[in-house]
Amino acid sequence: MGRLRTLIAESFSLSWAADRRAFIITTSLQLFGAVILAAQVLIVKMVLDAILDVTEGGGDTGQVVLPVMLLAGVTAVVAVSAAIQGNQLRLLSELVVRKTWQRLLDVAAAVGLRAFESPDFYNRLERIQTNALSRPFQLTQGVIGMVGGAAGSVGLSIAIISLEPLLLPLLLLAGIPVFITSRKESRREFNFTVAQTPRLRMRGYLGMIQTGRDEAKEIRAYGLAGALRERFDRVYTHYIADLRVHLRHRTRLAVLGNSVSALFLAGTLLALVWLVGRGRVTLAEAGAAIVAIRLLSQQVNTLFRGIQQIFESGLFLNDLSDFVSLQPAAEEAESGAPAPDSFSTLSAHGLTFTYPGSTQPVLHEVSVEMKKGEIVALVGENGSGKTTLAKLLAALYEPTSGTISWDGTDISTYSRPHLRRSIAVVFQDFVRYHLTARENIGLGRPERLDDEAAIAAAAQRAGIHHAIDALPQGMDTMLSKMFKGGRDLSGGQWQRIALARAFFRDAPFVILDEPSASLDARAEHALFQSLRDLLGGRTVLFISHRFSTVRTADRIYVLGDGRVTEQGTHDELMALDGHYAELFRLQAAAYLEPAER
Ligand SMILES: Nc1ncnc2c1ncn2[C@@H]1O[C@H](COP(=O)(O)OP(=O)(O)OP(=O)(O)O)[C@@H](O)[C@H]1O
Repeated sequence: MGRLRTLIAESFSLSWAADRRAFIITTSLQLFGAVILAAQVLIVKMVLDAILDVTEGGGDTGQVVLPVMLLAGVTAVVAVSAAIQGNQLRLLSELVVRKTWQRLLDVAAAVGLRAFESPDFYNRLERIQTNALSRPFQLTQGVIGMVGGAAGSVGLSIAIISLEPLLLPLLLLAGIPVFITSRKESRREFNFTVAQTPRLRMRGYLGMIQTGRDEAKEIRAYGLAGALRERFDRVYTHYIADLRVHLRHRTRLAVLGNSVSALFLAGTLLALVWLVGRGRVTLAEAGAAIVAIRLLSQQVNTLFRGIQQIFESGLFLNDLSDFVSLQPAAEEAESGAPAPDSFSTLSAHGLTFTYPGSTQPVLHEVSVEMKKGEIVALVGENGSGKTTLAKLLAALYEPTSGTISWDGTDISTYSRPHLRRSIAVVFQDFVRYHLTARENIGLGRPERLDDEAAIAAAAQRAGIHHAIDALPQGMDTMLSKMFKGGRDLSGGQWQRIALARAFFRDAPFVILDEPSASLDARAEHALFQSLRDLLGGRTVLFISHRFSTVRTADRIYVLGDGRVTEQGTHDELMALDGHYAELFRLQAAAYLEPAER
């Protein structure tokens, strides 16, 4: 009962928060419908009394007309109110769905990147997402049904007491078995959903890659459709098998509960016949009582269904409230003093970092320093920790130990969202937004999305302006074939869009993770030749595997197995004749004829 109380309170507050007006209207209509039901029973008794008076006492037929008209009127009112209430309920449910999504998106935006490393987080997010369209509907209907069912049951109980008090306890007994079994059903539903979530996530993923545009070419090139389809079917088959077992249990419980309740109801009706036989109840009262019992069983059903719907939404509500409760902690973890707009010196000292869920650190005691306006390069073999270090310097992860300071102040004391305003990052796997070219660049600084001149200037600096001009609607062209009139770009053009986004961000600290991986040789050369002009005065950290681009950097850090193994300018590192020099010569040699080496 304690849990039910909590769930009901949460359901009410969610519906109330979604839209007070719609909630009040829907609940009032439901209460109105309930009161009218009790009136209907008493009018039925009036009709029966009048009819019996005519047939037995030879009264005037006209006296039946008024009660019959009243009954017809009330029936019409019930129908109209139910129709209005149904529409209002639909609206309210949709508003609750929207509220749920708002909460979900607020939390997803607030949690740190760390959360996205956790399968638990994904499972919960997935459960909320997949349920977010159906459960709020169910929950709202549950709340309203429960209010209406309870009010209707009370109204009809009073009507029944006024007809014959003895009938009520018998009817209440009839409700108990259904109540018990429906609670058991809900608990089963709850456990089933929890157990199936990982499998449903895999099913969703397999379905998504078989229908995704990005995956379509590789799936065809490798002929993967059959293999992936087979995996999808296998996951589905297991799910359906478990669902069958689950539904069998649920059906068994429902049959049991309803059968026992029906037996109790039969007993009540027999008792009524007995009371009529003993002359304690008149025929009109008995007729009205039968109508009341019928209506009451409907109302009790509505009440229990409402409670069951709330119970079944319990897991969803639990997940939602747990999920929502992550937000304050996440915001607290990223809060701090207002960050400065820039730095003269950034120094990272003794950074060690272990990814959540891993046991081995991927960075060990890494120290780097950057001065305002410097261009610093990070090089190293695949998996040596370059991107991880960049993510730490971009304040996306907290180091496990060690500190990153801006002019001597540890950045963990600053508000991280505030700090990130001064950082622009182009990730290796940057996002290709299915939006217009203008938005793809403008999202670099969303609050200035309508600054068309600055967006055009950023496009020019990234060398993508000609390609955009050639699009059918220029900057307003959707960069996605998923939308009508949309166009796609080449890999290098997309990379320039990502660069333009970073330029538009206009931040003093710029991190470029392999910014030229998809650029052609001329574009790459031009980018690095003009990097200082393009990003004049800004501090740039860039990661690259192309040593021709790295040599222009003011300082180069070489990472190996998560450690800084060498550092210095290109000339210093060549003179050192270590790992860097070896990798540099290896790459240079590949371009030269054997005779030139
Ligand atoms: N999210 C993650 N969770 C756990 N381990 C990770 C995660 N991301 C990367 N790693 C591991 O951390 C190590 C460093 O990865 P990182 O991406 O920083 O390397 P990198 O030097 O940028 O490599 P590349 O040149 O291939 O881009 C790798 O061993 C990788 O497997």
